[in-house]
Amino acid sequence: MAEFHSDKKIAVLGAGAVGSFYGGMLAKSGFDVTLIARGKHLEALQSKGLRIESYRYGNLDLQVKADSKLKGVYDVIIVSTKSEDTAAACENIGNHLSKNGFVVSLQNGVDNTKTISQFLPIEKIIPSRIYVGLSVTAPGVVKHSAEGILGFGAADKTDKSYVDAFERILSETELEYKVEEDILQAQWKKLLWNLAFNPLSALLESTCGKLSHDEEINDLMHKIVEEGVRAARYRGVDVPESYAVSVPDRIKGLENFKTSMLQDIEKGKNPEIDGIILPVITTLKDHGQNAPYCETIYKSLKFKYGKKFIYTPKLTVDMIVENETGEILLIKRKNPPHGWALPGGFVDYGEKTEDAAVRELAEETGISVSVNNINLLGVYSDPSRDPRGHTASVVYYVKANAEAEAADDAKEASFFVKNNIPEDIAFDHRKILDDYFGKLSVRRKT
Ligand SMILES: NC(=O)C1=CN([C@@H]2O[C@H](COP(=O)(O)OP(=O)(O)OC[C@H]3O[C@@H](n4cnc5c(N)ncnc54)[C@H](OP(=O)(O)O)[C@@H]3O)[C@@H](O)[C@H]2O)C=CC1
Ligand SMILES: CC(C)(CO)C(=O)C(=O)O
Repeated sequence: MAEFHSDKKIAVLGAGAVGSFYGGMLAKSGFDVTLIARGKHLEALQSKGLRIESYRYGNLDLQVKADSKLKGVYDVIIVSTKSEDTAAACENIGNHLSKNGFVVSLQNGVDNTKTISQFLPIEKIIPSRIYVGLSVTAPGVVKHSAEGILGFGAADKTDKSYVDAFERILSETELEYKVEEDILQAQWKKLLWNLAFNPLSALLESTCGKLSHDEEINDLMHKIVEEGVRAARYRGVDVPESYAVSVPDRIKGLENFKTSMLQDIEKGKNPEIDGIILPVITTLKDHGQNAPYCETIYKSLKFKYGKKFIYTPKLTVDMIVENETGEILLIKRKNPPHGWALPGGFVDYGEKTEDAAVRELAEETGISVSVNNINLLGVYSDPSRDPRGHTASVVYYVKANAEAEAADDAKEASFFVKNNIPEDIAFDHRKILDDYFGKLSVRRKT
């Protein structure tokens, strides 16, 4: 037992407030933890380490590993992004799990397990519900202001082996936890909290205390929760009436506390509005019903916060490589959507698109080109071009004669003659290639 933790490698994908806290507490107990973060928080973690200022555990200064992406293989990957970032963050997750590895979603919302299961068998994903109070108060610093027991359970009730493994890990830490018999019900119960308080607090720019003292607002919260309970029922989850009616009272006492949604809006960050309200609106709509309270608040938030609330497309790059005989380099994708594609991928935060294109080409095919030799073909931003969500790709082209060797997200890499490009091409890459060949023929004629 004593040596159990030393051989467990854990990564926390999306280490902000929640991920840094839980990752930090696991590292404090001796686990080999890497926090995957970005921006100034990542820089601070790498240069100064992680500081947890906890009302319960005191001030902890922890030297942690931190990186900008998953590298190598882990036994456990904890996902702690906001729900809207789950799909983009997790697309490679399957390549970074050991054979018996599993994923824990430490997130609010009720649909993250489904999102992650696009990339991984569902039995390898442990859903959770958390009531803790955490925020990143400065880069590298997390404030822990309220405890709650971390609840988790098996999405597929017939296989509890991964839940047992996670419980064993937590038993070696100071964290409080509970294995939930019915994790879906527990998640919906938490969603009802978030649904009652977060959107109204964001719309009305009010603290929890101010909301809880107003009778009209309390009445509104009951109506919002009622819509949530109806939606849960359509998803096969029964929330007891006694619990549902008690929800609006549950913020009493959190006087000056600002919900995470309000905090995000004040920081100019995209709040987790879709992840919290849409499951209710869309579930009821799918069953021919309306959710008038949730819809009104959703549309009002959209109107009020305008651009801040509109999630921007994810930025990607692609590279066309043509060799001296006029053949085009394609890679066979390891991850969905499967098929052949141009080498490319997501632009990292703080990276220029041209550097990202050169980096992705080298990572997936081993071919190195100079950024000075690449040319811009165009930007491809059709919202339906990528089945994973809206991406906008900046596409470059370059001449190169090197041998290609598949790596990273590519399982094969080959050059193809123009008339023999494979049929199963992912995304809009067929169109991109047609545009490229069209451009070449214009250039050759002139
Ligand atoms: N904070 C709390 O007390 C509680 C939070 N929760 C839930 O936990 C989840 C996480 O919340 P919280 O920690 O507060 O949110 P944060 O915004 O603090 O943390 C999420 C982090 O993920 C980062 N991120 C997103 N995508 C990527 C990526 N592809 N690679 C690397 N990093 C990425 C974000 O970076 P960036 O900032 O640059 O976007 C951010 O730092 C949410 O679902 C939330 O509702 C639940 C209960 C309590
Ligand atoms: C305020 C509270 C406790 C309930 O919605 C919360 O979980 C949040 O801020 O996200």
